Amino acid sequence: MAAPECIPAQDAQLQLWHEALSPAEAQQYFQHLLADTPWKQDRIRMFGKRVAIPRLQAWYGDEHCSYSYSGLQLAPLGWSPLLMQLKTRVETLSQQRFNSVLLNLYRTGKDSNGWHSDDEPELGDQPVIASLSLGGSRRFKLRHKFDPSISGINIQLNSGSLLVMSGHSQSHWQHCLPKTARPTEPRINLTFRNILHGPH
Ligand SMILES: O=C(O)CCC(=O)C(=O)O
Ligand SMILES: [Fe+2]
Repeated sequence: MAAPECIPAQDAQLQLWHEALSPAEAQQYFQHLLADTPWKQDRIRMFGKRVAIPRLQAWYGDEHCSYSYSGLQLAPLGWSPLLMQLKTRVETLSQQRFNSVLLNLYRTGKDSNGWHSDDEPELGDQPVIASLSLGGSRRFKLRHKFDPSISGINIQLNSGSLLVMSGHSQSHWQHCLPKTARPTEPRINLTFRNILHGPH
């Protein structure tokens, strides 16, 4: 099993497996997930208005894992055998356990994910987020929240790659997936998360 590339980032730990899945495996998983997922375009509250987010999503997890996200309360769908396979692969590589996963579908280069941190209280203090990419390749960006002298980071996330963000990567950094004007294949991203229970 290949070791990950460690991407240097102050206050954050970023590990990148370039081929967590082979290109052929990644393509197969992509096709199945694209066809079999009940994709929804959620709406969030922004500046008092309800706006549709620029991508489709689905939330899966253990029964008790409901998840709040920008004012949305999402009840989880139950794990499919295919998602369990992916979860096991990601857990083996990262040596971490996860109980939920958020799927994002970026249909074209116009779909995107704005600057944010995955720092909801139910994820705990220093959450580990494991991000698996399938389909079209897209650029992922990170920026430090407090120190403008620290350079931003750009990572090209190819099909089959796995990026694990840990340490202070959510408390000290934000990330986004910008729109692109280049011709772009549809992309599915899965962020595996561990929701904690009880008082946070
Ligand atoms: O699509 C990506 O690579 C990022 C997804 C993400 O940041 C999220 O779902 O929180
Ligand atoms: Fe995120």
